[in-house]
Amino acid sequence: MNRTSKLNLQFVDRIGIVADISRHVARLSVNIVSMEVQRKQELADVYLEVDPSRREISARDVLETLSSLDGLQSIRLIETMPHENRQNTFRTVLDNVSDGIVSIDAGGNITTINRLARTIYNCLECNPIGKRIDQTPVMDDTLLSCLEGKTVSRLRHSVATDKGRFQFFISARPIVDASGRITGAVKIMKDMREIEALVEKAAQAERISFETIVGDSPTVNEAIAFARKIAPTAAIVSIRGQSGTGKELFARAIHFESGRSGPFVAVNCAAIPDALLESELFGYESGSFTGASKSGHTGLFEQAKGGTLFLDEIADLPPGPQAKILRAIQEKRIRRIGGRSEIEIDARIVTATNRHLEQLVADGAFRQDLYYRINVLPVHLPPLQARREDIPVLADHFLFQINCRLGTRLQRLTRKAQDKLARHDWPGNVRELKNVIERAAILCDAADIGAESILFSFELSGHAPDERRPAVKAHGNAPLSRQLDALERRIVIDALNSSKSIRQAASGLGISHTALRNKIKKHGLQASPTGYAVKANP
Ligand SMILES: Nc1ncnc2c1ncn2[C@@H]1O[C@H](COP(=O)(O)OP(=O)(O)OP(=O)(O)O)[C@@H](O)[C@H]1O
Repeated sequence: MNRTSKLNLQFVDRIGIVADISRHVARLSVNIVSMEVQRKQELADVYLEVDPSRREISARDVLETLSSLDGLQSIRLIETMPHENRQNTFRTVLDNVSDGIVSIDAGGNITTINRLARTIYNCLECNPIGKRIDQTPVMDDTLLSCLEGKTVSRLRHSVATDKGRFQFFISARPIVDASGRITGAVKIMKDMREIEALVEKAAQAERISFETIVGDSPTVNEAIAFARKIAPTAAIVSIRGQSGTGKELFARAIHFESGRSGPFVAVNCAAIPDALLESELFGYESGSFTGASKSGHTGLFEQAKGGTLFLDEIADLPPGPQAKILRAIQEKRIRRIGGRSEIEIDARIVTATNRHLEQLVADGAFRQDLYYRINVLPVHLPPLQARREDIPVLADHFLFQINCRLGTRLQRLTRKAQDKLARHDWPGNVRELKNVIERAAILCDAADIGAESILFSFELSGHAPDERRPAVKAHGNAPLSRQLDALERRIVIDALNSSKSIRQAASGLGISHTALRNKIKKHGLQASPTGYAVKANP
């Protein structure tokens, strides 16, 4: 036998097992290379590696000698010792991290060097483990200086190798034992290219795919499956659903999955003043009207070249832009304001609306031909009320998101808080749920969020929930004007808290932006991180 033998012996745990094994092995004139004992409840697992010095002794001889030991339950030959398994795991982990790692002991001998560090120092073939660091290509003074207690942070360094120049940041520190004694030093090298790639990735806008969309309900899953199917085509998509149901989220996911390399350009048709709509959408040439920029302006259709143009709130377009958009869609060309030539457009159109398009067509407020053009592939997003099973998953998702964003500990909703969420009608849909959860996480410091931290906007304003119900009780002795004021205040607060902007809330209420601003002033409302509410002392 010219290589070590490894055995695993299992005993009923008792005192003196190691001494007994050592004695039996010594009788065979065999050296113990390593022995490891692991206690498992009533049992002792012993791992033994021996190196027989007498060649005629086989692994089986060792096994037979030890078989008579007191309390032995089982004995078998094994291929690897537990410490070898741990070392292999450790080496695999080290070799797969994206940083170069080198460590030395107190004598300056290399104890660890991972694959990336060996590549950097051009010693993939040689084995520098156990050698003095200053006698290997890994030589650098940083690690040796750490043996004197020095610490190095993000030092820029470069090494020329036959594979080119490696540039990296070095951090190094002493390894200290429990008594404070320096027993070695470790160095970590971060590849500059890796850092540059990370910076580039972090700088990119968040990519929203269908995986980003949360929901367990069959209706949402059907909408995702349908949108996923049509995403790679060039077809116009129309996303229909109440405000806050996730129309823009779907539009972004469709863009992402379409594989189009151009940008996602979103425009809220209800938010742009009518006078600016055409110049925003189609652009203008220099000096084409008073106040126009000298250098002209690239419209959103052009900006979305190679990407997606998301026309949000398309039903709110006035007739002029409706006609121009229809033409742009049909001819795939636009003309800038004041421009002589036509420009070819290459933007995939996704539209969205929370309005009843068919009714608007019947009322003559939306062009029928544009309706047919955009409504080829409608994606319907149901209101949250109609998919109540999504409420807990969405709530958990938003809670996790806000905890991560605020860097706070992970919280959870108590049963009573979940029940309160389940009972609400959610007129502002998923956006309202997101706001309620964020508000709760900001207001509640505890790990468990209780029902008292779940506050709907009507609770903040001190008024009853839903304008569809007779929420304001008629008081025979209160003047009608005061009762109407209270009702109006509640409706305004609800609209503001379930909309993205004042302009959107105004559009939902069917009043102008200025009229809504006046009402905010009249009722003494103010925005806060938890939503709109009456000012403490109006
Ligand atoms: N299924 C979902 N999973 C995760 N987040 C969602 C989901 N649906 C909506 N949200 C989130 O809710 C908020 C509102 O969604 P979004 O802006 O897409 O709604 P919308 O229908 O476009 O609203 P509006 O009509 O008012 O413009 C966003 O923060 C969005 O990320």
